[in-house]
Amino acid sequence: MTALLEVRGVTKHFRGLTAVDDVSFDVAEGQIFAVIGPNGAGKTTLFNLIAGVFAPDGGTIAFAGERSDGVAPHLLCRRGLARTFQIVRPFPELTVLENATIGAMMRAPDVDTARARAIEVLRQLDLLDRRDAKAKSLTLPDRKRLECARALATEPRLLLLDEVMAGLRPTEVDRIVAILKDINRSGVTILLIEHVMRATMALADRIHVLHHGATIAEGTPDEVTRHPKVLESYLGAEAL
Ligand SMILES: Nc1ncnc2c1ncn2[C@@H]1O[C@H](COP(=O)(O)OP(=O)(O)OP(=O)(O)O)[C@@H](O)[C@H]1O
Repeated sequence: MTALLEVRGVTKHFRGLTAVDDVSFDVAEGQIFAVIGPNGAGKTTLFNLIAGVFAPDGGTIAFAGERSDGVAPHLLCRRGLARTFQIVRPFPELTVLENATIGAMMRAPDVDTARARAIEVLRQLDLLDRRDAKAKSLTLPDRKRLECARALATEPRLLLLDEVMAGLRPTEVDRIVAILKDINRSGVTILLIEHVMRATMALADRIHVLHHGATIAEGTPDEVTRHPKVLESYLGAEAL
């Protein structure tokens, strides 16, 4: 069976620096797959390569069986690949519902259908009671969930999440973990880039570990946390 996302030997250089170095992995349909690594490991660059922000210098990426590297983000979104942004950026002057409706407009045939879809995802993200609040008035945890709602409103097959737990308190992390599990159960495959190890362990079926742009391990959360290279170069025994 082909994977929903196939990353093959992907490399990206910035001048003299190799930010992503010959990285390969498969994300199967229905999985929650995480990419982790310390600061500067190349996670965001890899994410941007998958989301179509940059084209790789080497290697290929395929989404749903079709080449997707170098394809513009809005076209990938139409094909069913949606992303969040590490720096949360909803339209500040618009309401929560308007922001989510704009996401839904990517797929929906008309505004009424888009609004209905937006209400559905706001309920899923536990944001319906904030529907009339301006995005700029939201707290960070609410803004992070709005960012997920906007991506989810496009009805993706694959949801790419860029550090959605960053800066959140443990109780808020637990809340978003439960929500993401629900979203996954409803049939959405999830690829997340994360720093917050505890959340990643609780969520991911498989974890891919980067260090200095290259792969050092891949496996189940259990396998990865016991991997000698991961212990040595990234986590440190106390982080487990
Ligand atoms: N646009 C760019 N131009 C030049 N160098 C870049 C650019 N983007 C990233 N880099 C460099 O590439 C390397 C990988 O960066 P990247 O942001 O992908 O890592 P990361 O794992 O996401 O880090 P963090 O956890 O801090 O977000 C770093 O050394 C970074 O300085």
